[in-house]
Amino acid sequence: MKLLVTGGAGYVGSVCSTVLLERGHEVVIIDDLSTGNADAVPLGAEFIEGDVADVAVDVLGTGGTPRFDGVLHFAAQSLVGESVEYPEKYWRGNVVTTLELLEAMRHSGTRRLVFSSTAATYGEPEHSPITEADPTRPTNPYGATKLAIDHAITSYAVAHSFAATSLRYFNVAGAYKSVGENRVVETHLIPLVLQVALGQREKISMFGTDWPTPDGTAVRDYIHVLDLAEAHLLALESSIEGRHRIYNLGSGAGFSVREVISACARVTGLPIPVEDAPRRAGDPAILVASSDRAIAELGWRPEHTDLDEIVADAWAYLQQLGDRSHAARR
Ligand SMILES: NC(=O)c1ccc[n+]([C@@H]2O[C@H](COP(=O)([O-])OP(=O)(O)OC[C@H]3O[C@@H](n4cnc5c(N)ncnc54)[C@H](O)[C@@H]3O)[C@@H](O)[C@H]2O)c1
Ligand SMILES: O=c1ccn([C@@H]2O[C@H](COP(=O)(O)OP(=O)(O)O[C@H]3O[C@H](CO)[C@@H](O)[C@H](O)[C@H]3O)[C@@H](O)[C@H]2O)c(=O)[nH]1
Repeated sequence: MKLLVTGGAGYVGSVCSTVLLERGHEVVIIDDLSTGNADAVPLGAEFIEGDVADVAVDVLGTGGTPRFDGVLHFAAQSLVGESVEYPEKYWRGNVVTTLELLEAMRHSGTRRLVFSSTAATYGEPEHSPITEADPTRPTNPYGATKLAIDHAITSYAVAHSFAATSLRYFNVAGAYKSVGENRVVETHLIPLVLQVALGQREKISMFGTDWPTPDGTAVRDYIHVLDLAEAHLLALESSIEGRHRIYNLGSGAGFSVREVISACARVTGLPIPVEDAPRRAGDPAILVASSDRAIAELGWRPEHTDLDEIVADAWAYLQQLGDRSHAARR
């Protein structure tokens, strides 16, 4: 297939693009590099630097034969804490941008879409694990913008025969070959803890030690980025015109912030100093996925669900990145 990938210079988009290219697909990436890296664009992909809202119409074309078989829409602002402070950045960057993309797709006749939705659409769950039938009551603007986009996609599927899938990822982690999580400003737990192990940071702050969880720290479900990439391929291949399917994607087990820090210490064999810090605004206490629907309907089989394996892949990637920049300086 010939696929348009938005946000392909970011973490998840670059890993998914790498896997798509390996499976013989043609990949064109749009990315404005607001949080991504040009270095992360895989060899073999065509790269267009720009904001999706500005360039989607030109790239997709207007009518006639569609230029692409489908779109994978990863591009977004995606930090929970930042979205509480700067909601305007999220409503414009996520909702307005995606509405422009949906219109460009409609006018060009491109109807197959896989969208990066999120666990943050659910908010504080009533029970665990979370299923797709559970209430969606986001506790932060980021989750609210992703939920609004999910609603827009449903109506495009019904009215304009889109073949759409929203994948609600839980916490993505790990790396694949030479692609991984490497943002200029990092806020995600696992890469931050590993930066402490690397000596790039003094300590890790635990945001909240008084959550209603067994050890008082927040619990998340960490999914390996490679398992996530496989789900995208399955979603693309099985998409159905006129339907918007929604799937949770997680490993099905919850790990607390303390447990993640312990896993990082175990894998690296290095000490990781910690400090207690206040809760971060917008955070729910516990997010754990039921991925039964994706397993039953997509035939998805997550293979890398062991937390230590996920951390080990992220660690190998960060070390190799350090070696590469060291070599480049010589
Ligand atoms: N990482 C996670 O744990 C996680 C979990 C759930 C959902 N998601 C979703 O997955 C997607 C990818 O997340 P990520 O962790 O790779 O984030 P990321 O920040 O690493 O990647 C996002 C990419 O999109 C680009 N981008 C942003 N706005 C753009 C625009 N308007 N036009 C063009 N490019 C733009 C950025 O430059 C970046 O390269 C996001 O939609 C995010 O909401 C991520
Ligand atoms: O220095 C830190 C960083 C994070 N945390 C905590 O660690 C957990 C995980 O945080 P983080 O890695 O920032 O991920 P989330 O805020 O859970 O959000 C991620 O996972 C969501 C799905 O669950 C996605 O929607 C988001 O895009 C993605 O950033 C949270 O409880 C944080 O409060 C700390 O205690 N200290």
